[in-house]
Amino acid sequence: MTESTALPALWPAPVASGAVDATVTVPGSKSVTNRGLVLASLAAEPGWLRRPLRSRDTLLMAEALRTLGVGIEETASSSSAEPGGGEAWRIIPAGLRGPATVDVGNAGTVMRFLPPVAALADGPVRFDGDPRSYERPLGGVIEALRALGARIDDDGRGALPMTVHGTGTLDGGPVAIDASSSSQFVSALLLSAPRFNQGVEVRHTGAALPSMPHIRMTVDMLRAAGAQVDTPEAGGEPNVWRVTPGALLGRDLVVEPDLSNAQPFLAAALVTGGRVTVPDWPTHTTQPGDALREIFTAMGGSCELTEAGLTFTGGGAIHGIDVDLGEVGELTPGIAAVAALADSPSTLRGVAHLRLHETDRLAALTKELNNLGGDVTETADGLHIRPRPLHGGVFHTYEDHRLATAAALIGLVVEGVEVENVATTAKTLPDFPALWNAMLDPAAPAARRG
Ligand SMILES: O=C(O)C1=C[C@@H](OP(=O)(O)O)[C@@H](O)[C@H](O)C1
Ligand SMILES: C=C(OP(=O)(O)O)C(=O)O
Repeated sequence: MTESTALPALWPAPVASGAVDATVTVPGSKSVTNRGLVLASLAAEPGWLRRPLRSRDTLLMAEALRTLGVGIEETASSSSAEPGGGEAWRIIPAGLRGPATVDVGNAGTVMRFLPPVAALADGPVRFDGDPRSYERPLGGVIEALRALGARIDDDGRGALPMTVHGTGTLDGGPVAIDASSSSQFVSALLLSAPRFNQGVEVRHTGAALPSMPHIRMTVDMLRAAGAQVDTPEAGGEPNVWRVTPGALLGRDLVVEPDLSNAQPFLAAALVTGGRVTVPDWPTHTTQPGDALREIFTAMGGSCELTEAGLTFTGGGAIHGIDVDLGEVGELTPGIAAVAALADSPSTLRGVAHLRLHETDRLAALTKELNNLGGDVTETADGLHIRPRPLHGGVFHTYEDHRLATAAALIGLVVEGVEVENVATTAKTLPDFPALWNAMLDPAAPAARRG
């Protein structure tokens, strides 16, 4: 994070001098870290998070939980060779209290996962955040919590800012929500539900539910903490999840590397015809980034999962792809960047909800890739990308970490790309410029990499 402050407003993306050949240790998963923090805070006993992600989104989550009374002790990792390798956070649950104010920044996980936690606090909890957080969907969580017994004051738009008037307990029970704008609505209600008097039965109504792997991650982590969860997959009703009330265990959890943040590095191997190894790639995971093995292989590379991690090798050619990314929406900016460099057109489908992510990702990718000479059009639910020879220019990033990493990827093979506000990568990957430079020049001393 210290490094981000020294980064220029326009970061000249480094051009690869040839095929990359590197091992990149990727910091921990945002989604696992923030679920781990919430579940540990609601547990009946202390727990540990090892190799947590230390980024804007996870530090906001930790700070919010501290404000509510939870003890979170951080141990430093300065002696470790790996990012987060030696770091461990001790989480000591306590009676949740208000009054408190939570800054959600622009973290979907914080703005959605914490209102149910706040309903269990003993006093009012005000939620506020970045201007963009006022525009991101939250109505499903607000309405569901009201139906489950909470009192919430908002300005009537079903969005931030708002105050949850916690009373120390919540009835819980059955509730129907339309979570088609964000899977995080479902995850939010399930995560706190073991502490609701009647648990919860969440029924998703409405159009398709995005990001199913993230809901599976929620369910897996709840079960690992001792909760009883019934899911549609386990022979239950379609679109219905049930959580039984009960005490959560304190866990000792090692956080997996963030596979979605591995994406730009794997993509670097693909577009330069090189090779990148990401250590500690899990053999079984609910992270959507695992789908990159299949998607980037279809786009022209090959991969091998060994003891050393995942090694991805570019095959020289880059092919377009026609793919539904509804389950793995957060991979879209990185896939769009590779698609813009391919030898045939691509159609990315199933991601209309990205219009309400960190920025309108479909509009931003279209505008910025076209500014560099690309030929991208928005469709009702995605992008159509016809590769063209690209040229340099400023790539605006709209405070979106994944726009910034996508721009760096283009800049690897297109001279003169300048990434606006690369520091925005700190949302989930604070050391991105240093990791990127180290990938390009593995022999360089760390001091020269920033
Ligand atoms: O639960 C989570 O950790 C996430 C769920 C997804 O949200 P949406 O379903 O809103 O896309 C994903 O895009 C986001 O980056 C993280
Ligand atoms: C959509 C994303 O984040 P958030 O958790 O803020 O929704 C993302 O990281 O791509």
